[in-house]
Amino acid sequence: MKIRLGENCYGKNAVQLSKIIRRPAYHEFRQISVNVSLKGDFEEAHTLGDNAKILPTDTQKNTVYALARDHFKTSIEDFALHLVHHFVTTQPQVSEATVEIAEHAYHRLLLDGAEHPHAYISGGQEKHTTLVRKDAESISVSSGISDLLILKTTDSAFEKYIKDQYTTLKETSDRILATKCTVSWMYDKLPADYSQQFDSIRELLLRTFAGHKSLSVQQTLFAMGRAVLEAHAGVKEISLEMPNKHHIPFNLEQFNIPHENEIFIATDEPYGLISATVLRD
Ligand SMILES: O=c1[nH]c(=O)c2[nH]c(=O)[nH]c2[nH]1
Repeated sequence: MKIRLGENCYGKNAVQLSKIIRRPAYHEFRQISVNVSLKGDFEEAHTLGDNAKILPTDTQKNTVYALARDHFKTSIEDFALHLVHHFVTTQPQVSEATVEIAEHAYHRLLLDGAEHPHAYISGGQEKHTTLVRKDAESISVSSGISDLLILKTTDSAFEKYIKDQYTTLKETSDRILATKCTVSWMYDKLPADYSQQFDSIRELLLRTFAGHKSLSVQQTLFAMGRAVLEAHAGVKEISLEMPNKHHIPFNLEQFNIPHENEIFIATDEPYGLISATVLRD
């Protein structure tokens, strides 16, 4: 029997890096988590235990910190581009490098109507993400958002679905729509300013979510994806994952308390998980 090595890759995950950029008037604080993954000629490392072509994952981690001083100054996309270029060009055995970065949102504290020069508040769980992949011929960049917790208190319905012998769900023309969105979009044409693209796409996603008269999470997801593709010619496709964070009306009638769709139980699990990719035809 012939046994062979299939697809393989290796790298360092969850490299936690914080940076202070000391500007004359204020400090900029950035906090990121970086994953590095390399593909290439690692056959003998697996089959013979020969590490001659192995750049240790510890060195990969150190490289992230070392290059951050001069090359993490603007967007996470620009830093990831620099890192993949470094690994592919300095390591001949590496045929493809992938760098994923997630940036935690921190905002300068707003005190007495002004931003504090060096005190910050967390923007919650939301993260700006990127995945950059490079091989000898090509480079691909996708950007996104994870853990974007959004909710609306009306303009969301769910009606006229299949009913069979197991259906108990009541139709509703007015429910809470809450989700913790994960979004990623792939650039066709690499933009000059990734941060500006990110801010503009994030705003459009939120604006569409807020303004949409939703007949289902599926329909709202598609509307959000379509809005981004219509407004951003440089985006090739966009994928969204929208868990339905159910808020179930609490039955106050059992206590003879009059109510008008005001009191709910937020349930974490089980939850509906709606996901799709929206792309140009
Ligand atoms: O927007 C929704 N889509 C569904 O597919 C679904 N299924 C369900 O039970 N509630 C909902 N809501």
